[in-house]
This record gives sequence, C-alpha cells and structure tokens, in this order.
Amino acid sequence: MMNRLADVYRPSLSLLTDLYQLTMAYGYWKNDLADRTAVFHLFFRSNPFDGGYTIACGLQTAIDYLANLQFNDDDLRYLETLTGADSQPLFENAFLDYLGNLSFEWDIDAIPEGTTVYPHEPLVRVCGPMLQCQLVETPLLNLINFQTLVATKSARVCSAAGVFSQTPTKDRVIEFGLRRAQGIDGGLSASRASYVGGCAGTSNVLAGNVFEIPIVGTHAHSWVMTFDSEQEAFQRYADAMPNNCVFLVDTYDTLEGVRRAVEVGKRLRESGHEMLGIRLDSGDLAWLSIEARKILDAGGFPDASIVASNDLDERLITSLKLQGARIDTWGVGTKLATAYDQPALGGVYKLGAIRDDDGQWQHRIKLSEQTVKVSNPGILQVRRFESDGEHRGDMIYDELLDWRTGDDATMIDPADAYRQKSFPADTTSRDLLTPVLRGGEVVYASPPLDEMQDVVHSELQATPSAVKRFENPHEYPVGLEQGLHELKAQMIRDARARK
Ligand SMILES: Nc1ncnc2c1ncn2[C@@H]1O[C@H](COP(=O)(O)OP(=O)(O)OP(=O)(O)O)[C@@H](O)[C@H]1O
Ligand SMILES: O=P(O)(O)OC[C@H]1O[C@H](OP(=O)(O)OP(=O)(O)O)[C@H](O)[C@@H]1O
Ligand SMILES: O=C(O)c1cccnc1
Repeated sequence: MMNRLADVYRPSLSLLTDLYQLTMAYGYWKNDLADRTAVFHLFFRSNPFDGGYTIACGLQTAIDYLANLQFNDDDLRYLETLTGADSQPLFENAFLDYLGNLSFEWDIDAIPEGTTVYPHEPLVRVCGPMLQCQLVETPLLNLINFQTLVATKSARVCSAAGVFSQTPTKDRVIEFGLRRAQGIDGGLSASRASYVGGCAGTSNVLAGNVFEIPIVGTHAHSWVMTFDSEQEAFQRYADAMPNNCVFLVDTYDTLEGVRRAVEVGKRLRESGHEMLGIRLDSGDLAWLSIEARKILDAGGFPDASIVASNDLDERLITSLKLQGARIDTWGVGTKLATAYDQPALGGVYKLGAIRDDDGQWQHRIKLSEQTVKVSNPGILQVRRFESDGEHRGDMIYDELLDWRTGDDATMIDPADAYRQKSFPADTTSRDLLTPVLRGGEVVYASPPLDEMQDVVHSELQATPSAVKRFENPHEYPVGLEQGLHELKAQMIRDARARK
C-alpha cells in the first residue's frame, strides 16, 4: 500500500515503536504487572567521535512526544489486524481498549539540553507503571540518541571554528546538511540539534519555520553556469536580490571570481546595498581565503565575509585555522548532519528498580561479560562537582541509598574500582536530572533554542581543556557513589553465584 508522505508523518506517534515494546506491554497486562512501579534510565556507554564529552539534546522533542502520546482509533485498528504464527490476533481486544484508554502517569526527570554529559549518566529517568515505562523505550532512544549525537558534532565543529573562544571572533558555522541528511526527519532534527550545539543558522527552510532557527542561503554553481559569463551571473543575482549577495566565486577561476564579485559589489554599493561576501567551495581553502581577503580588502570590502564549504568537519577546520585561513563563515553539511564518522550514539534504556508486592523497591541489574556494560541499579541521579569555575567530576548516586546532599562524596570508576575520587561536603555541586513530567503532566518549560546554545557555551567554558581536545582527550571523572558501587558489586556477586 502506498501512502502519501503526509499520511506517513502522522499526528499520532504511538506506533513509532518496536513491536516488542507492545508484546511486552501485553505480557505485563496479562500478568497483572502493568501497574507495577518501575524505574528506567536512558544512558550511553561511550562519548561519540572518540571525543571527551557529549552534549545532551532532544529533550523538548521527547517531552512533546510524551505529552501527546495516545493510541487513537486508527492506531488500534491497525494493531487489531496483527496476527501471530497461528494466524490468530496478537492482541486481545480488551488489551487494545486498555491501550486506547491509557492515561499516562510517569514521573520523568532529565538532564536539560545543552548540558555536557558523560558515559553511564542517566540522561532521562522514567518512573511509573511498568507498562507505561516500557512503551516509551524505543521512541525516547530514537529522539534523544540522534539529537545528542548531532549536537555533540555541532559543538565540536563550532569549537574548532572558534565560536566558543574566550576572545570573541567573527566566526560562525552554518549547517548546510539537508541534501545529505538521513531522510526528512534526519534533516529536520539535525538542523535543530546543530543549532543547539552552536551553529548560527541553517540552510534548511523547514527547520527555520518549525524551530525559528535563522536561515541562510547563498547560490549554487548552476546559477553561474546559466549565464554566458560569471560577471553577468553575479550582476543578475545582485539585480534580483540586492539585499542577500554572497557570490560563489569558484565556478571557473576562484581569484578571478573574487575580483568580479568586487566589481559587482561596487555597483551594488552605488545602488545603496552592500555585498555580504563571497563563498569558496573548492581548491585550497586556506590559500584561496588568504588571497581573497587581500582582494576584498584592497577593493574596499574589509567587512565582506568569506564563506567556505566543501566536506568540512572539526578536524579540517582546525587544520585550516592553523594554516591561517581567513574564512569567517563555515558552511558545514554532510559531515555534520549525518554525524559522518559515527552514525549512531549507542544510547540504551535499562531497568534500575521495581517495586515488589509489598511496595518495597527492589534493585535490578543487567549482567554482561564486560564490567563496563553491567547496568547500574537504583533510582539514579547525577551530582556534578565544580570548583574555580571548572567541572571536577560527576557522581552517579542512588536516591534509595543513604548518600545525601551535604555528605562527603567518594566515587568509584565503574570500569576500574581502584580509581576513586573524593569531594569534601562543602564542594559546590548540583544535581543534573531535573523534573520534567510529574504524574504524566509536563512540569518543565523548555527554554528557547538560543538559551540552550548559551548552556552549551557555559558548559564548555567550564569543561577542562584536556577533556575537550580532539586527540586522545582526557577522560572526565565519572564515578559511582561508594554505597552504590558496593551494592552493585554485591549484586554482581549474587547474580553470578545464582548462575
Ligand atoms: N588547505 C587545505 N588543507 C586541508 N584540506 C583542504 C584545504 N583546502 C581544501 N581542503 C579540503 O580538501 C578536500 C578536497 O578539496 P578539493 O577542492 O581539492 O576537491 P573536491 O572536493 O573534489 O573539489 P570539487 O568540489 O571541485 O570537486 C575537501 O574536503 C576540502 O575541504
Ligand atoms: O560539502 P558539505 O559539507 O556537504 O556542504 C554542502 C555542500 O553542498 C553543496 O554542494 P554539493 O555537495 O551539492 O555539490 P559540489 O560538491 O559539487 O559543490 C555546497 O556547495 C557544499 O559543497
Ligand atoms: O546556501 C548555500 O550556500 C548552500 C546551501 C546548502 C548546501 N550548500 C550550500
């Protein structure tokens, strides 16, 4: 059956899940476990891009999804058609009625967008009826994994360009990735996450409309190729759009192109408009930008921007900067929007605790051959310690255990119990997980995207520079609170003894 795109991107997203969430939901319902209270954590196990940090992103999208989640009649009619191996319906009608009448009750806490986050830290904590927690595993991972990945890439690209430098520069990064993005939502989500991560704008007009992100556009080679000469192409563009003139100068001979842009720019000025700049899209971008800068300055255009594009990423930008490139606007497409060198963040969603028949919390753990992959039990929170304006370490602690704010804190590396770090009780600290839903109602007002960018900026200012470097970054200290570490070790011993 062929659907129009407008039908596929539907208002109800309750079917945007893996079937196994629904088979488990059915199982919980059949076993009278649907309403058993449980807590799950969404976390990842390693920073992307061999980097030292990650930028949390996608929460507002996730909240929007959760706040509007419902199984409508169309969804239920589809689920009714599903059959098992014996050709009998997969789900009883009474279960589908139950889904249709579900009123969601989760308490959800999450780390605000733009915050630096690290492996093993819960980005989202979902507490509520087991069935309801289970249902949202796949969509939460879908929404948070990708945007967190792209926001991290964006922060890296923007750092390389100097966007976050202490001494302000003119540098800005524009995201140009829509044509190479992973489909419609890949493009839209990438534009949002790129903006949160520090980009100044996007070429994606739909993202501009949906997220109120500044949009930016120059012109392509086809424009220049349409006319008999480059000079004519620039002039006709200036006549048509005098208030948005960035000329792409590399169709034939780049430096000749810059000289022609200057000529057209002078005529434009006579008509009361200013040429905004030129764009380089091939050749040696360092050398060409240096030469182009000289031509623009000598021609009376010291404020004209030099935009560069062509397979740029954080490493290439770093190299171009070291070569003295005079580029001030970095157009970054494919490598940013597709998170080219690491196409997925390996975020996972694991059960941390469940209430028993007597209402007592029972810790839960998932074993693995690799110690670092063993999940953390409990109702987890993250405490970030800071001193002298710098982040010093994050401690994952269990709200069910005895550690309390104001106690001395000792944390233990989950991958190596011999690595410990302590913070005296008077160390400045804050909890990262913040209430976002209570009893299914949204209690958190997402800040505007501009403010999320500011969070990225201040978070990176406070991140040790050794953690931020691209090559062999220093591992930021993240540990388990001592009591949690001991509980986990005991649970691992008990579970292995049971095998
Ligand atoms: N000075 C430089 N130092 C390092 N890499 C550079 C430099 N200048 C350009 N590059 C990068 O080198 C790669 C190749 O660029 P080049 O223009 O030679 O090839 P191209 O992309 O095939 O060109 P075209 O778009 O004309 O086909 C691009 O990723 C570009 O960004
Ligand atoms: O290189 P990216 O970071 O993805 O940036 C976007 C690219 O898209 C456009 O050209 P396109 O790639 O369509 O064609 P071209 O390579 O022939 O210029 C533009 O000129 C950039 O080069
Ligand atoms: O506006 C541009 O220059 C642009 C937009 C998308 C992709 N490449 C370039």
